[in-house]
Amino acid sequence: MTTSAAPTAGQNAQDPPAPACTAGIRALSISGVSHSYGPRRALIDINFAVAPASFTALLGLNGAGKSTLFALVTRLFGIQAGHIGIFGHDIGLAPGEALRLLGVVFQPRTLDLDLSVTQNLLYHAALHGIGRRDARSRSGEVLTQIGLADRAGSKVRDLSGGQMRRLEIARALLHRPRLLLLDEATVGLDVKARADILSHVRQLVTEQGIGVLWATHLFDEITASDDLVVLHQGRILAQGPVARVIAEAGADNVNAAFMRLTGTAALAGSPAP
Ligand SMILES: Nc1ncnc2c1ncn2[C@@H]1O[C@H](COP(=O)(O)OP(=O)(O)OP(=O)(O)O)[C@@H](O)[C@H]1O
Repeated sequence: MTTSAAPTAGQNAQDPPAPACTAGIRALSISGVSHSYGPRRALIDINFAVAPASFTALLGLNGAGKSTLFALVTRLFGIQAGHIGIFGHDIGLAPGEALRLLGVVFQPRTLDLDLSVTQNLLYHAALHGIGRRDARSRSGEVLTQIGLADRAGSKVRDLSGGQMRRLEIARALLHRPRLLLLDEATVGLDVKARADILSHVRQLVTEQGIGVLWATHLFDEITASDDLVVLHQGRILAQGPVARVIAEAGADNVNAAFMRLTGTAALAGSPAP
């Protein structure tokens, strides 16, 4: 399916169309997805959606199945059961259209430490077939969006852990995706770096209209206005606006709701609203 939406603020005519404008289309839709590693069932009948211009937290302990889900959405793994759509494009049937609208930050870092910030971005842009001049202007643009413009010429090796993560987010934005997936993007970072990253990512939602799926195991990364999906041992235990998930669990914060739903002890991170 294609759309011919006019470019919105911050977009150029050659950018991917902004299907967010198309009523009812989800940035990401997961329907009936299951996945097994041999006899081990990692995901069991997963169903949820991420709306355009929304922040959805995918909350789960280690081993819940978050990375497996990301591997399916990005087509690292083939889909065994179910369907995944990105702005209405089925990733099995129209992978090119779907992946063009998707940006991803995986858990392991994949930057070239010996290149500069800009060189890393230019290299990645070339892989996406973005011309040199366009790549330079886009690099400046994404570095500004993510608060790294002053480090454009620095060697990546000289950046802090939080700055490296922000560079990875900038890199994921180079081809101007409309949906961004981040897998435990703040792991190993201090409180300030985590807050910086979250604040930049939330700005992408409110200012650029990007739909975000944020996988985490930390309650304090979730705010009252987010959508929440609670994933536990491969199953979704609850989903919806944070306030509704908390209320339906008969709890008064995300931490307590998670413990009630899963019967587990507290996770790292401080209580969310
Ligand atoms: N390659 C694999 N082979 C066999 N089992 C796997 C493989 N990868 C993941 N699993 C299992 O699938 C389940 C889900 O793992 P997954 O990595 O998706 O969870 P996660 O929520 O991302 O956790 P983490 O943050 O620790 O990666 C776990 O039980 C895990 O042991």
